[in-house]
Amino acid sequence: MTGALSLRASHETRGLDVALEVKPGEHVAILGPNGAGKSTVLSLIAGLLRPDTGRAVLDDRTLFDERTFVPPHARGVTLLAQDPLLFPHLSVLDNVAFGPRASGATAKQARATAETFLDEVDASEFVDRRPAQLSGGQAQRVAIARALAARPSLLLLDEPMAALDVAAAPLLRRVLKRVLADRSALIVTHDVLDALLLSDRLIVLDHGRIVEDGPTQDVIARPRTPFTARIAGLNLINGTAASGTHLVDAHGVDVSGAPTEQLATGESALAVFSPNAVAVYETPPHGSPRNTFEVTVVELEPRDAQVRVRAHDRAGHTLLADLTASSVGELDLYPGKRAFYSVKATAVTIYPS
Ligand SMILES: Nc1ncnc2c1ncn2[C@@H]1O[C@H](COP(=O)(O)OP(=O)(O)OP(=O)(O)O)[C@@H](O)[C@H]1O
Repeated sequence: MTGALSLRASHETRGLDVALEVKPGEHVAILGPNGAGKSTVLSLIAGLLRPDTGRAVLDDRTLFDERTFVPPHARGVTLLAQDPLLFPHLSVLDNVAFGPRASGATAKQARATAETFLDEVDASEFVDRRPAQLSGGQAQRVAIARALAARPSLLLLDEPMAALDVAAAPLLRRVLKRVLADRSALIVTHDVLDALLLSDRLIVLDHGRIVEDGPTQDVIARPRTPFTARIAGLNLINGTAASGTHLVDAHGVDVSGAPTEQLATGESALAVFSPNAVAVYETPPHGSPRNTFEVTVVELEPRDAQVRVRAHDRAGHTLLADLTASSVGELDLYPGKRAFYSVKATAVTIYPS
């Protein structure tokens, strides 16, 4: 299988300095806050931007180094942007056939290729339509077919779901999952769900640097940065291991939990727990071996059948608790109210940072 990428690149004005690998057939998601450099990474690989230094190799072909700069069309890489960017005056079929035709296929071959890939994205029924006659989700599927028709070794997806309404996203996600099988892809997304569903590995970028890189589920379950914890919807406290099962943060908050491995006293460590595991009280709870955090409620956010209560503890950590609406009513919670978050040690995972 093809699609092995090795990238090392820096771009000073964009504040980027990264090194990453994609294995053949692997799907790597890139998450990160706005301005972290996610699109810049894709632009460097696609050849839309020149790095200051670095080297990229795709399947033994150098895309760039200090002497080489392969132009975008010759890289074997296709970038699928948020906006499908279809030619408005061409039919769906001709939009997809355009690439193969431009790279030398006969009109008949190019159309046959287009039909194959439109079928692959469940878009055969609208081959004769113009882009203006398509919904956002349909247009994006056509754009995927067009990207695949170029037979890239590596697909670059820049927030493929971002421009779609909520109802259209699940179908596109299913199509993407299917077409990405056996193809290498780098997927920039804001959505942790997309990362979980579409990627094997997750890279988190922050300020132009890679701050997390690992199997997607591990990175989500054991975040190392507040950003990852937030997008994963988990509570994260960093500090140092105080004993086998305790962590103390910089403000002296003591958290007891279940360590994933043996921790030496003084070693940097992280404690993570789910908002579901948090019980909320108006007065300090007594009598059980629980972690208690005195907090001030900052925000109440309705989410499906629950309410997510966002609060700050005295050390400034943002801590989340998921409660039923009736509990929120009974506790009379509102922004500014003082409350106590309580979480059992068994619900807290402690691991080295
Ligand atoms: N065309 C440009 N010219 C100059 N600087 C740019 C340009 N595009 C982005 N930048 C800067 O480069 C840095 C990285 O931006 P980039 O768009 O790659 O981030 P991103 O992670 O994709 O962000 P977002 O999630 O907002 O799309 C930012 O500091 C940004 O301001």
